[in-house]
Amino acid sequence: MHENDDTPQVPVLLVGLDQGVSQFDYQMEELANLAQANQMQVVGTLTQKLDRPVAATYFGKGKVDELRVAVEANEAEMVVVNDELSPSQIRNLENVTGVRIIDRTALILDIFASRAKTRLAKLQVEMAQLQYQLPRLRTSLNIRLDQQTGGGGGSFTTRGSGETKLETSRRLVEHQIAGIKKEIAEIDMDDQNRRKHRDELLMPTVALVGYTNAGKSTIMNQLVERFGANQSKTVFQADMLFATLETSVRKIFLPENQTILLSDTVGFVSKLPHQLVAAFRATLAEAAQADLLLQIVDFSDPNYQAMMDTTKHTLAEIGVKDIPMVTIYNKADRLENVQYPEAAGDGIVLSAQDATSIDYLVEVLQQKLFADLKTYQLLVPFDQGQVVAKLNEDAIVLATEYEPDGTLLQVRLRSEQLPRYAKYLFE
Ligand SMILES: Nc1nc2c(ncn2[C@@H]2O[C@H](COP(=O)(O)OP(=O)(O)OP(=O)(O)O)[C@@H](O)[C@H]2O)c(=O)[nH]1
Ligand SMILES: [Mg+2]
Repeated sequence: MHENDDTPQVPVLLVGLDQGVSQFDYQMEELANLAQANQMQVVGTLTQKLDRPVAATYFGKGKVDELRVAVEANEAEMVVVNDELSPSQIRNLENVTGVRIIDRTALILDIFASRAKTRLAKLQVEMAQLQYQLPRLRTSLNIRLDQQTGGGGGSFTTRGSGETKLETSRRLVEHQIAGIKKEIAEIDMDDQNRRKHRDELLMPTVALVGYTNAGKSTIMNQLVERFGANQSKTVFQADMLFATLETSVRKIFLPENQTILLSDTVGFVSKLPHQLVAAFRATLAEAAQADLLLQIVDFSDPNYQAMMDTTKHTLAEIGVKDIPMVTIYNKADRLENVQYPEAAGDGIVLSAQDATSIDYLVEVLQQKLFADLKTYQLLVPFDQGQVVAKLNEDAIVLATEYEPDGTLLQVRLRSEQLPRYAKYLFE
């Protein structure tokens, strides 16, 4: 994946510790993609097999020496490590190599920060960044202290005032975090109210989930353009990691007058930093409210299986469970000798760029969401016009007649909608 090819790129070295996890190679490949997404040029990759990290420098002594030599030989300006390191590990590695050390968490936070466009996404990223900085405040302060005292231990007084400064900046950051939390909670309240209103409409909701860059927003846009309540309300789609950092919900009218709400949200990556998961919890949890999940998979990526595992783990982490899921094996147009659209086990092989595929997807949605539809006759008194209006929005109205006692409607309802309208049933 190459983006913003004209912006200057920082030469970086990647380093990873192979602790015997099965997906290590894939994680290193993913790290290279993340680095590229953050305007870095990967000039080399080093790995080490070890059961456990070394406390002081994360990597073993031999590897750290090798890293120092490789930084010089490749003129790397930064080193990116495949895990979240402790502040002292970062400091020690910086001292040996003489360049900045960035861990995987900081890298992902940087990408999120450059992508955030909405007020909410910006606040969420800022909160995650502050949470990441909080336990690391000591480091930068210590460096400053060391410089002030010429690298020596420093006098008791200097250390004392340093402690005070540290306390002050820590309190400052905590204060900032509290302020941002409050602002996020206010926006979240609005979202909850909106969601409550949606629930009242009883329309089935479908959430697009999956690995970043799989094609979630593209599928959303195809459905919006063909079946949307407002065809111009498309979302941002692009060939980049984390193009989407917010949740968008759109009303879709399927053929036969069935209405659904479709939501598109943030994509996943393996080892999504816990600070980000916490900050984006409300945004990510949109999927937890859905009646059906569409897991979008980039079927043309050789690592698609590992990406599906990542999605599974992330969904569990944000508390999404027991929601029926259909897997969409997308981007089939990029593969040779693959038929599409076609059913495949629990899902569909298709291409978001192909109209026939979208028709097929719509049929599957109709089947999954409206299979339990039954036809009823309802008689709604004339003084309850709002019920007729709601039915027109929320159900499939086959016929409307005006009788002396009220409006007689023939409607198709899902079983869960019946209780609300039971009192109007007309035998
Ligand atoms: N060839 C091909 N490209 C596709 C298909 N679906 C999506 N793409 C491309 O894949 C890239 C990513 O698509 P998006 O829809 O932005 O992906 P996303 O899943 O929303 O990604 P994030 O928002 O980053 O999580 C875009 O350049 C799309 O044009 C497809 O079926 N075939
Ligand atoms: Mg997207």
